[in-house]
Amino acid sequence: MSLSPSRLYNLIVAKYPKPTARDGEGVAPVAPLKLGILGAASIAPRAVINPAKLMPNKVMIYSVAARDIARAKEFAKKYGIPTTHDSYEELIADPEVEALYIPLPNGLHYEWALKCIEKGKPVLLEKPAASNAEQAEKLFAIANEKDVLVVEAFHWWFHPAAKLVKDIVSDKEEFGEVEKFEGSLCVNHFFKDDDIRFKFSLAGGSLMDMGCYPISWMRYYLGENPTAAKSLELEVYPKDAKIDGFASVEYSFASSDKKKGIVHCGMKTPLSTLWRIGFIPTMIITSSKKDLVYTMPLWPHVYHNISVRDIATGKIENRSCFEDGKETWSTYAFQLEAFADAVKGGKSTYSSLDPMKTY
Ligand SMILES: NC(=O)C1=CN([C@@H]2O[C@H](COP(=O)(O)OP(=O)(O)OC[C@H]3O[C@@H](n4cnc5c(N)ncnc54)[C@H](OP(=O)(O)O)[C@@H]3O)[C@@H](O)[C@H]2O)C=CC1
Ligand SMILES: O=C1OC[C@@H](O)[C@H](O)[C@H]1O
Repeated sequence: MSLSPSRLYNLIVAKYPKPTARDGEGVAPVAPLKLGILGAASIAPRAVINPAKLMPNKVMIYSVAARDIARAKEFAKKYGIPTTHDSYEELIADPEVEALYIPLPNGLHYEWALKCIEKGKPVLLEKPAASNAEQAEKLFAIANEKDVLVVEAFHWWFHPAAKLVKDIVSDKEEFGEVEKFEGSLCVNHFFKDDDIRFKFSLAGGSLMDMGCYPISWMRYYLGENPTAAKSLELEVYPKDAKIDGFASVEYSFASSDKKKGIVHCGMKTPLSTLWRIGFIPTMIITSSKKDLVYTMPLWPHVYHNISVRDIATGKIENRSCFEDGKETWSTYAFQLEAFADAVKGGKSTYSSLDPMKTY
């Protein structure tokens, strides 16, 4: 059987496991969070609409706004959303709407997240949070100053498997001192040429769209921010040289000259490179004693494997990690629940910056 990237996509992304667990048992009744969606975006069903069905006591998808009201109405009908709004502004201003999900193109994240913050409304903001570092710093500084929760939707971070990997590599006695991280998220032909990801004006590009994931893994598991990019291998998108179709970056770190962080990302990865690096999202974390391969850190709910090898003995231990009763929950469901709990609890169980912290 041939497993083309598009077939793999259908297997792992389009067909999420059917929900089993439901929330709410033994929990004091609190009205569900009324969430509004800015834009009839393709990711919205996977990120919030389907997960909300798992937690009707916690989240209600209340309304969607689109630039064209007919599109909003069609989307609302398809997904059973009770309300629509004529514009993003109206949706944010509606007093019934308690929080917003922003799945707009990257280049619009900053502007619209700021508008939500101005109205004091918490935001689940698609990754990457902004178009550049300056905007990101400003955005979170303003959110913190105004005490409004803004969560960058790095959904992978909310799955229990991500925490298990963190625990394993943080155990210096057992695992040793981490020396190297290598992570990849590469595809070749998932996206059409008119996709927002190929538009420079909307902050597209491989590092922005795909690369932000392995970079976020690297920062989390190395526990440190890179200080510089040591080397860069780049393939431009043939139809617009301003867009990176593939990038491979090696980063350096302040704590040690020996520490290495390597990230591969591509939306138009040359096929020869794709076969070399592999098209299954993967990360490898190496210390002087052991190495750990975490296969599918992006969608661990579909499949994942955490393989730890003792370099001296060659002994390999394979593990996986799920939460009891929520074995079929997606990363997105865990993320949505954490977001709703943080908003509804009045007090954040985690801060806006947690998924981006280096620890
Ligand atoms: N967490 C995850 O797993 C994923 C995250 N994403 C992120 O979500 C965001 C959206 O991605 P995706 O759903 O694939 O994108 P889509 O193109 O499907 O959706 C983008 C939405 O943005 C709105 N929009 C507003 N202005 C523009 C404009 N100038 N050009 C194009 N669209 C515009 C459109 O809404 P309207 O209905 O108003 O026309 C459209 O529905 C991105 O930031 C991406 O990085 C994407 C996929 C997976
Ligand atoms: O967030 C995302 O997740 C997976 C990728 O396929 C996609 O391009 C990206 O936007």
